[in-house]
Amino acid sequence: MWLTEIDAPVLPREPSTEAARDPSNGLALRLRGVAKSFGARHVLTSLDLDVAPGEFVALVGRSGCGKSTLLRLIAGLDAPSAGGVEAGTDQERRLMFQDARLLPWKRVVDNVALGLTGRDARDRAMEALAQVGLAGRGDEWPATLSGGQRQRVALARALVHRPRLLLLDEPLGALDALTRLEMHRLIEQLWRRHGFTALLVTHDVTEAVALADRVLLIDGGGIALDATVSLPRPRARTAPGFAELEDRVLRHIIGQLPLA
Ligand SMILES: Nc1ncnc2c1ncn2[C@@H]1O[C@H](COP(=O)(O)OP(=O)(O)OP(=O)(O)O)[C@@H](O)[C@H]1O
Repeated sequence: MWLTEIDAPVLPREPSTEAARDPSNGLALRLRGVAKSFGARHVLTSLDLDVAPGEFVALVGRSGCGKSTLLRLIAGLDAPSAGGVEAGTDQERRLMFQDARLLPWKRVVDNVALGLTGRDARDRAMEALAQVGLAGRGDEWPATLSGGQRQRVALARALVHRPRLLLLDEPLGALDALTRLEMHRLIEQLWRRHGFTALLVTHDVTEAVALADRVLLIDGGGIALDATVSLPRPRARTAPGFAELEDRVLRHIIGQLPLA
C-alpha cells in the first residue's frame, strides 16, 4: 500500500458535536481481513481499515473494483465471506445513494420523517429540511423537486436520525457540475456541524480530494493507496497541493489500467 501526505495548514474543525466526542475514544469503523467473493469472483481479498470518529474518507477506484461492495458490507446490507466488520449499529448508520429513492406518494416532509417516532417527528423533519436549504418545501411532492433538491431531501432523511456514520454511494453522480459543487459545500458544512464520520464512494477524484481527509484507492481486492489530505477547508481547487494530490491519485488509477 502507498501512503502519501500533502502538507498544508489545517483549519481547526468547528466545536465537535456528540458524534465526534466519542466517549470511548474508539474507532468509528474497523475492518480486519475483510474478503468478499461472488462465486469464483474474488472482489475483496483481505482488507484492513481503521477510521476515526469524525473522519471523512473517500473511496475511489476503477469501475468494478469493489467500492459499492465494500460500502454494502459496512452498511450491513451484505455479509463478508471472511473477516470482521465493526461499524456500529444499524441505527447509527445511514446510507445515501445516487438516486434519492423518495416515495413519490408521500410529501417531502413525510419522506424525511419516515421511521421517526414521537410527536415532534414532523418538526424534526422540517428542521432537517431547513438544514439542507429546503425550508418551506416540506409540503411539496417529490416530483416537483429538481434532482439536486431530491438529493438534499435524501440527505435530510439521513441526518434527521443523527447518524454517527454516513455512507454515501456516489450520491452526486447524476448531478450537473454546478449542483455538485453546491452539494460539496453543503455536505462539508453538515459534516463539520454534526461531526459524523463520512464514507464517500466516488468516481470523481477531484470530489474526493475536495471533501475527504483520506482518499483510499481500492484495487486488487484491497486498499492500494491511502492518501491523507491535509489541505485547509473549504478547499479551493486552485490551492497549493490540490492538483498535486489529485494528479497522484489519478496516476495510480491510470497506472493500473491495461495499455490499449
Ligand atoms: N450481488 C452480486 N453478485 C455477483 N457479482 C457481484 C454482485 N455485486 C457485485 N458484484 C461484482 O463485484 C464486482 C465489484 O462490484 P462493485 O459494484 O462493488 O464495484 P464498484 O467499484 O462499486 O463499481 P462502479 O464504480 O462501476 O460502481 C463487480 O465485478 C461486480 O460484477
